[in-house]
Amino acid sequence: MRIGLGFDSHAFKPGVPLVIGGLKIDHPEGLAGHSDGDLLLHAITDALLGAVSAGDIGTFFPPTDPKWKGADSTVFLETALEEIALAGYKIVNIDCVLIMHRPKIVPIAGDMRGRVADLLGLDLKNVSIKGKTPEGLTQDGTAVAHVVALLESIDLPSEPKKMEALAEAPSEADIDGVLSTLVTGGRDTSALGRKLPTFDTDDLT
Ligand SMILES: C[C@@](CO)(OP(=O)(O)O)[C@H](O)COP(=O)(O)OP(=O)(O)OC[C@H]1O[C@@H](n2ccc(N)nc2=O)[C@H](O)[C@@H]1O
Repeated sequence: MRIGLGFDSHAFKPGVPLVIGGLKIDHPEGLAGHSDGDLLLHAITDALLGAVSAGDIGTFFPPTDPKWKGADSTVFLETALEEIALAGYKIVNIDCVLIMHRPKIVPIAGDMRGRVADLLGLDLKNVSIKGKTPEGLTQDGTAVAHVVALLESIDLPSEPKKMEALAEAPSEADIDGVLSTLVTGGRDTSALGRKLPTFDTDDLT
């Protein structure tokens, strides 16, 4: 198991669309940023990268790089999903807190959870999004997000089961079929951004 922590903040700005958790929200102001300003996806991205010690969103997508000007933040999330899959992990659950006066989160939390769950390939029950009023904090005009993500190892099929299939099917055509299944039909991590074969054919003698 691994745990990751993500944080982000952006200032509200009139005249730009508000996007939080990949969801467009009807609101008089959006969030200023080099990208689309989606602080929730940024904090989730950082929580995932942090969980596998892969750096942070700024090292992958520097705010000084014009390439990411106005970028859709789902791109950043996809990279983080690839990084955790490459490290051999998948998400168990995430818990998020959004701290801002407006908009209120409860009325839109259902849609937001659904969108984030889709982006992460998770069941809705494994995505929690809560709103918090910044009482006593002097952060009027700023939105803040905190996220924790729990990861677990991706289970690999056991070796004996794979070899049984070969022992029962000695013809060349059957062996080709088994190899094709093992290489192209490996464990499905597509929801995590990448599909990995179960073993390398170079290992065969
Ligand atoms: C998503 C993007 C897209 O370009 O921009 P925004 O839309 O938020 O503006 C960026 O990835 C958003 O990167 P983010 O990581 O939040 O930006 P910053 O906080 O300014 O950090 C930029 C880089 O500087 C490093 N950094 C930051 C502060 C600090 N005291 N020391 C550091 O070493 C961070 O580790 C990061 O690698």
